[in-house]
Amino acid sequence: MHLGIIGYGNIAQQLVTMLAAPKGPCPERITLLVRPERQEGTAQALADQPIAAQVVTQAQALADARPDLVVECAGHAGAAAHVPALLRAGIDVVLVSVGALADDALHDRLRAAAEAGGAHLILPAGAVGGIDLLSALSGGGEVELTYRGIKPPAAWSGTPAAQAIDLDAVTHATPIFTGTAREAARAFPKNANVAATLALAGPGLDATRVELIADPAASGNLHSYEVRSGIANYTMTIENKPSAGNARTSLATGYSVLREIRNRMMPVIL
Ligand SMILES: NC(=O)C1=CN([C@@H]2O[C@H](COP(=O)(O)OP(=O)(O)OC[C@H]3O[C@@H](n4cnc5c(N)ncnc54)[C@H](O)[C@@H]3O)[C@@H](O)[C@H]2O)C=CC1
Ligand SMILES: O=C([O-])CC(=O)C(=O)O
Repeated sequence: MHLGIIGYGNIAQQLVTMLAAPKGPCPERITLLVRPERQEGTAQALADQPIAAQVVTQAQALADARPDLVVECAGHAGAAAHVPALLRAGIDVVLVSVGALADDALHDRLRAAAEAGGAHLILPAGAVGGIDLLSALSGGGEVELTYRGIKPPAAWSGTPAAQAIDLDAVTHATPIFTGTAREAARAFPKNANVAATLALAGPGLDATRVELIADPAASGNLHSYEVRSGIANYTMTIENKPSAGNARTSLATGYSVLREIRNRMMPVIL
């Protein structure tokens, strides 16, 4: 496999480290798309690992390199800037920044680009689980979904919560947002991708109720949700450990993307 990666932050670095480890199948080649000011530093960082790697700064250059699969790990703005061109070029893309789809215009643009290029936009489960069952239940009729995301106060820094309350002074679990999944994904682009993923697999971005909480007692990122449908009801709680490079991103996210990549390299998909 020739793998493309957009962005070289926390998730992308975790991915390259995991892919380069001796265990499990590994791409023969990686092409990374980074911001121009990061090109040299990224090339230097990649020199010490065993997978052949090149670094580009334009979506067209990544498309011209013809990777078999691209994973986007660059946040909402990076996804909007680069993913349409890759889909239009017929290249499948795993979109980690799923909450970017809360922008209807971008969602339409990505769908049209995928159709025009005959490519697929793949939405990984990311930091949450049970997307398979939720999506299956949605195919069978009406589904009700409520989601609650709990993170330590520091994980909400730089978000609207930091303007509304003093995060350093939070002493107990404090709600910082209630609303729809679409509102959450747009207001918290680095923290509510999970809400968007669940909503898209479930009743939709405007029909999914979301509560976000800052809790000083939280040791990691907790995602819990409740599903009610005519076929099955279930509740799920996932206690995620934070990733080393970005505490607001759960460690499991990189593993979910690794699964998407390796599933495309294996004869059996699971
Ligand atoms: N689906 C899920 O469950 C989850 C999704 N996410 C999404 O993944 C994104 C990435 O997460 P991390 O790696 O932890 O964040 P990070 O902030 O460590 O890395 C993002 C990287 O993207 C780069 N970047 C930004 N704009 C770019 C552009 N236009 N072109 C190229 N590179 C660009 C940045 O320089 C940075 O290195 C988050 O912003 C969030 O939207 C995060 C956690 C869970
Ligand atoms: O990584 C997580 O726990 C979830 C997250 O940040 C998101 O949903 O954007």
